[in-house]
Amino acid sequence: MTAATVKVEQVSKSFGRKTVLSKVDLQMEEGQIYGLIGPSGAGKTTLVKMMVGMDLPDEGRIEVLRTAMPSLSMLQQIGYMAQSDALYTELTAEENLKFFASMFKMSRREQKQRIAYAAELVHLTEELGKKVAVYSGGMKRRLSLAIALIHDPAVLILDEPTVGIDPELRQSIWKELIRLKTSERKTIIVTTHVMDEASKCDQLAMVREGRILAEGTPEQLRQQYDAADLEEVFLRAGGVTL
Ligand SMILES: Nc1ncnc2c1ncn2[C@@H]1O[C@H](COP(=O)(O)OP(=O)(O)OP(=O)(O)O)[C@@H](O)[C@H]1O
Repeated sequence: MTAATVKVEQVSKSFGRKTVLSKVDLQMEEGQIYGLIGPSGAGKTTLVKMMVGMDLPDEGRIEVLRTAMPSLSMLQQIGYMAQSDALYTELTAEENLKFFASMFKMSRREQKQRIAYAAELVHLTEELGKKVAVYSGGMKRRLSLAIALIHDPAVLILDEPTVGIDPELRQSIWKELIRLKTSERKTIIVTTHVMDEASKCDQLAMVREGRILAEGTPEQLRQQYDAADLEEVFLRAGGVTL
């Protein structure tokens, strides 16, 4: 039987007088990739931040691995890649990885192995000794992804993970995400504007104006919107008449 690893129940959130999320319900299971898609400002980042425990819902409840969020102990189980990179630019990439690894329970040997794995995954092995200050935007995104994976989390939450990453590497990252969900039963949640990536997700939730407009497999959404492809689903859900 599959277990729900992330449960969002009737979650609402406002900033000032602006309602950003309204009674959102979502359930995510292990071994699956979930895509949150929707126009800019729809509330995707706000939602994933609450899943990580970085922000609090005004109403409703979020559980990760049957634990109410926010929860310090759950941080060991969640890997989060934010939309903007939070890196120490005066340190080298390797020092950044070591720093973040040191926040988790890991032996020295394990730390070394995880750093090697994560750096290799994002093709940064040769660049580990460089200061992050000299990294390009894409390299910083790749390092942020490596950091999100450093502690081998059960739940991986990635906010627009491949922005600024070239197509070849994007493909190899997706290959690895698919391996992680299949062989290691990870729960992976991504927000994306890239429809080719959305089509690789097992389940999609279309977010617009703080509500979940539609949910299902990419094929189910395509049928529901009577659309030729996901690009069209996205436009129709965004209110564009085609
Ligand atoms: N801390 C905050 N204070 C005030 N308003 C905020 C705050 N964080 C987000 N918002 C507002 O909430 C709305 C939803 O933002 P959010 O970043 O969740 O959208 P998004 O779907 O992730 O957009 P994008 O695809 O552009 O990243 C926006 O109108 C944004 O301006």
